[in-house]
Amino acid sequence: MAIELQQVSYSYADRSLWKLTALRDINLSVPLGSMVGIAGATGSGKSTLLQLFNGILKPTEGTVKVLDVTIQAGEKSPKLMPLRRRVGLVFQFPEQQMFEDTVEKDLIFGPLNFGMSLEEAKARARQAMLDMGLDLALLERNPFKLSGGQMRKAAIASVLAMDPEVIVLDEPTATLDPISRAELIRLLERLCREQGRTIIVVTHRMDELLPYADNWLVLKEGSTAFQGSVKALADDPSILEQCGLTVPQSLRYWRAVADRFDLTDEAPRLTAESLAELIASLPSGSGNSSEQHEGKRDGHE
Ligand SMILES: Nc1ncnc2c1ncn2[C@@H]1O[C@H](COP(=O)(O)OP(=O)(O)OP(=O)(O)O)[C@@H](O)[C@H]1O
Repeated sequence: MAIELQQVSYSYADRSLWKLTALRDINLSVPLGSMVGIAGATGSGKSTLLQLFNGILKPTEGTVKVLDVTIQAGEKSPKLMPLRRRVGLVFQFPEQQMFEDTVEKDLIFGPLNFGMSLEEAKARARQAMLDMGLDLALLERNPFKLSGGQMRKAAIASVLAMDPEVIVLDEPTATLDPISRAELIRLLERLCREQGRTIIVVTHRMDELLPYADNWLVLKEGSTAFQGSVKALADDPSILEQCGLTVPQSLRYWRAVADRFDLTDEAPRLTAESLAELIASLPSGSGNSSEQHEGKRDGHE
């Protein structure tokens, strides 16, 4: 497993007796090399959870196991610095993690900090740029003079340059236009499927990640409201409404078609294209008769 949480709770506290429990009794297993989406209404605990994944926050109760490092509430923590290299965290606002006057300096900062030679660090920086589909000429540019999409990709590249096994991203597509959003999600999918990295994405836009995520965690007021596969979510999307979220269009369409034609198979890749193909393959008519059901199977398989 890349990440395992057992009975994890987290409370924010200040010097007074004031305490706010942001996460309560979370159990979570994220397999190595998988892509996981985390959703939940505002204030449900998503960002708090992400910070537990690389030891920025430590659980107030329970156990967080990340790769081979165990962080237990109330116990002295193991050395967490190496974990910060292995689990890369991409913040919601890329400007929070770019601070040098050239993109290259930003990208080599982490690798140099973790003891790599300048030559190695520069090679890592170039590879990370290429992995994020960025032109190498941008290495010389000031990160704050890049476009929003380029800056966000550069921020991800700065994490990627450390060659992390797990990448955790807080709303990576916020503020991007629809084409850049789709492109970025596909780049993340490549990091997962082609490079075997574990990718965890917090998103308010479930629609764009649904075709790619293996599993979902949905939080409600700091507790787990749903955890499981897209198929399980597609079987009962109403749970999202109960959490104050909008059911993504693609799930609505899939549910409508599945109910009408008694489809019990795995939902197809939930993109507009695959849903359109599926609908085109179904027999015309009102559906739900055994004849039409047979017809669908012949056409679809
Ligand atoms: N540093 C902090 N100190 C005290 N309380 C905090 C702190 N950060 C978050 N909280 C509280 O913890 C709860 C969960 O916040 P969190 O930021 O994890 O939610 P979120 O799901 O990421 O929200 P959003 O979608 O708005 O980013 C909220 O009630 C929030 O007010």
